[in-house]
Amino acid sequence: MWRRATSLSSLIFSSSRRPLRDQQGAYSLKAWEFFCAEPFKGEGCLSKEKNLFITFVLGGPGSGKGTQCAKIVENFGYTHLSAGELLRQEIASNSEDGAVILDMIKEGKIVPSEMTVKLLKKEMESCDNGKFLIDGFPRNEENRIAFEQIIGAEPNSVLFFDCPEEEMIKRVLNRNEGRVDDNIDTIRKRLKVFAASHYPVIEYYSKKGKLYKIDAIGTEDEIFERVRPVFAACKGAH
Ligand SMILES: Nc1ncnc2c1ncn2[C@@H]1O[C@H](COP(=O)(O)OP(=O)(O)OP(=O)(O)O)[C@@H](O)[C@H]1O
Ligand SMILES: O=c1ccn([C@@H]2O[C@H](COP(=O)(O)O)[C@@H](O)[C@H]2O)c(=O)[nH]1
Ligand SMILES: [Mg+2]
Repeated sequence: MWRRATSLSSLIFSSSRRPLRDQQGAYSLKAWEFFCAEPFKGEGCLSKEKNLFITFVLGGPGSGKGTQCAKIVENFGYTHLSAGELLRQEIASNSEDGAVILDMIKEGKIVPSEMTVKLLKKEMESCDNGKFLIDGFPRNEENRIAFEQIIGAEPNSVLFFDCPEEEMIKRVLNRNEGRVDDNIDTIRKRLKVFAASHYPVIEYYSKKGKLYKIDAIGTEDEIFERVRPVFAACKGAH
């Protein structure tokens, strides 16, 4: 099941921003329960130590994940963790892992899950905020399972930025941030890896009713207006 972000605008809030039961009550309550679901709390896991509220932000290279995450942070007080950015910082630290990661990023390959999850966990543990936007992760089923096992939590919601390949290529080639993987050869490899690995993850969260598919064509502001209802629905819930 694909959730359409705009359908959340039908939620009705009281002054405390809790949805009211009305003729749309069944739908409203379902959305509310989904947003406010207690995180899984296993023994010794991060979610036992703090109340986590996690959104995975997915989409192909250049689909606009980072751009929209910045707007979500500004408007809804999340902490943005870009998995790719954490990997690039690890490369810059000249660690042993960094050398392996650089080789993989140049080839557009997916870095072993334990390396990425280790970096995410470290950031999540050191952050007072429990509300995280995890950008560009999980990229495949192995990533997803590793996160759930190591962090001991599932995302509360998943955004998927749906963008045609030609638009993603155009955006990445115009990005001009000096990334080693922003060249046409690596972009083609990244797109192939994305096409081959993302679907099972999307499908998994879709079946759980956690997926919000966002049309990623339009101006940055137009796209944010499609994203906003997903977060506005649970503002004040935590
Ligand atoms: N709606 C938009 N229209 C045109 N350009 C955009 C739009 N959104 C973002 N961009 C630009 O496209 C480029 C890629 O955007 P962004 O870095 O947010 O994508 P991303 O999904 O994080 O990519 P990656 O997975 O490669 O990190 C950036 O230069 C950004 O400024
Ligand atoms: O979870 C992840 C995230 C990223 N990678 C690698 O990094 C590059 C760049 O990622 P962006 O999300 O575009 O910043 C990506 O192509 C992968 O090589 C990863 O392996 N795992
Ligand atoms: Mg990005």
